Amino acid sequence: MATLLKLFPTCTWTGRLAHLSRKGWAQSRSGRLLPCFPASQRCASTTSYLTVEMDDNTGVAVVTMKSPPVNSLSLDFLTEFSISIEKLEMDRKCRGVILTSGLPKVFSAGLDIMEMYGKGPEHCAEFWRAVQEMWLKLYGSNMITIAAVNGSSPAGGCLMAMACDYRIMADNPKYSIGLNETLLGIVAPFWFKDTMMNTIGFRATELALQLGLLHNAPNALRVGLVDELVPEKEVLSAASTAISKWLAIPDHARQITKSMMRKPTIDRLLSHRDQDINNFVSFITKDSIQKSLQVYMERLKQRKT
Ligand SMILES: CCCCC/C=C\C/C=C\CCC/C=C/C(=O)SCCNC(=O)CCNC(=O)[C@H](O)C(C)(C)COP(=O)(O)OP(=O)(O)OC[C@H]1O[C@@H](n2cnc3c(N)ncnc32)[C@H](O)[C@@H]1OP(=O)(O)O
Repeated sequence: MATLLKLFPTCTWTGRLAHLSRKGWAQSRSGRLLPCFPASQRCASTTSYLTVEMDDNTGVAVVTMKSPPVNSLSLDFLTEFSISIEKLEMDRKCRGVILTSGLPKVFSAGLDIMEMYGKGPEHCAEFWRAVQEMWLKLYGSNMITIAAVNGSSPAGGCLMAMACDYRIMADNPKYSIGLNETLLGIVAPFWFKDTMMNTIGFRATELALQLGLLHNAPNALRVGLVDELVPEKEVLSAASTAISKWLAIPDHARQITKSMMRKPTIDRLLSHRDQDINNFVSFITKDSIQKSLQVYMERLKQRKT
């Protein structure tokens, strides 16, 4: 019991912990010992920015992002996110993840601009490694990943959604999704571009990236950036329905196929990872780029007044 609490310090189990015995342990794919519960039990764990609710009956975990006001991807958020995905990956009961937002109107506002503004090279490098790690974990996941996009999802938020296997978006024309980096005076890195090209094709990506297009929900469906639009209240239930179709496919066949499709893109970043960090740091710390970020943040804040 003590070991269990060490492994999952913030975990609230709805099952009866006292009944765990040595035979209640199972070995994960990586050989780690993990607790194994009877089929009817659910587990919810909450960290600073995420809630992870695992349903042992279905093997599906719902990961809900909750970092007010807009789920921007700070260094701390990204670190927590990658650890949570890694934990689920190692839990052999977990076959699928639904990623959603617990905030109104926003799935994720993308990278936290304040992590890139006025920061020194060391911080920028650490931040960028965390961004890479989030993408590597999600894009390379063996699990089925469904994005339940229940709000706007610009830039890094769009990357997160594109890294999933399937995207369901709330049918609200006020919500938008896309890689809008050029509007901030910055450039989407090659692996953001590759992820989008793998999702919507070369020409649509070329247009979207140069113009920094943020597609509203109907346009996002039209270009294939999302796979389904559903009424806002039904985003999560539609994601559950969609994932059951994916769960019916034998895991090994689906996983090998997924890897075949995604490995070349992942390997490209892995083999240039340090160079990509250096590029980011020298680009983002330029005075002209810092000025662009400042102007963009000021405009964001002015929209309110
Ligand atoms: C050869 C050279 C190649 C070099 C290439 C190498 C490297 C590449 C270099 C750089 C790559 C960087 C890639 C960057 C990716 C990103 O993700 S950048 C982030 C882009 N995000 C956005 O543009 C979204 C901006 N936000 C919004 O549009 C809206 O906030 C919204 C998400 C639609 C939500 O709108 P609303 O509900 O109305 O909320 P508010 O606008 O009022 O926002 C509330 C507060 O949150 C602050 N905020 C919003 N977004 C961010 C953010 N991304 N980061 C930090 N803070 C954010 C906003 O300012 C408000 O703050 P206050 O309440 O006013 O304090």
